[in-house]
Amino acid sequence: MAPAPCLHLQEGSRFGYRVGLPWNRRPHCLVEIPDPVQAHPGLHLLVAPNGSGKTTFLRTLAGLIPPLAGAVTLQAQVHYFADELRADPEMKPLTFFRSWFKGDSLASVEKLANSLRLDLKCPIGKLSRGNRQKVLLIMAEVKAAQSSASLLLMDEPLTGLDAETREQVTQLWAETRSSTVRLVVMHELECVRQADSLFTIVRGKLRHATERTGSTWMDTYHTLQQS
Ligand SMILES: Nc1ncnc2c1ncn2[C@@H]1O[C@H](COP(=O)(O)OP(=O)(O)OP(=O)(O)O)[C@@H](O)[C@H]1O
Repeated sequence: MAPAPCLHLQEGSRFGYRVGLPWNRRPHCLVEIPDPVQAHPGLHLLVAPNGSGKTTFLRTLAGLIPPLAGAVTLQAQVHYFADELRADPEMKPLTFFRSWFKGDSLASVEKLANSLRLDLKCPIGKLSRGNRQKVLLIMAEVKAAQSSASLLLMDEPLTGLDAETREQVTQLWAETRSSTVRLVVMHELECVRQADSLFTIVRGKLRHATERTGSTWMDTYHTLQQS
């Protein structure tokens, strides 16, 4: 059996970007890791103010940007989902999914699309923002289910979704908590009832709470931000 997926961040790691001309690149740190971090299968939320470095953090975990210092160790198959679907606007979601999946996986796509009320035959360019987001969400779920050790990195996946769909999606995440490490950037915590931890960025440092400090994760977020 494959080992359970896990994300490990080394203490002292620094995430950000480099500025300047190629022969004089200077690091600009956005997120520093003051304590070692481990994330195991479950739903992990990343909530922090605009511009604090969430996307940069996620892209570094995905291997798209090198860390400025330290290391990211992933014992998992990593899938990164940006905040917007980038695909040919003429293409239908069904064609898009057929290029990725077949057999049982394609059947799962159709089942999920049906339950989320996504028209698989409407060209992507004609779908509303929320419906385009459903394409990404379905992609993420079916990809994660294909491996027993998946790490899903999702950047604001609930943006544009109506209240009912948000409920459905967060319920689905709760049901798959035991098999997938899911790190989700979001701003609206009201729809999340069950989560395993919350990450935030306070004055350029990553903070991680594995227990709620109040009755909701929003309370925990405010506590961390004020610490
Ligand atoms: N390669 C780069 N060169 C210059 N600036 C950058 C680069 N990458 C990120 N930044 C800046 O770093 C800051 C943090 O960006 P990032 O997108 O990671 O924040 P965020 O927390 O995801 O923001 P939001 O909540 O608004 O999506 C922004 O001001 C952004 O413009």
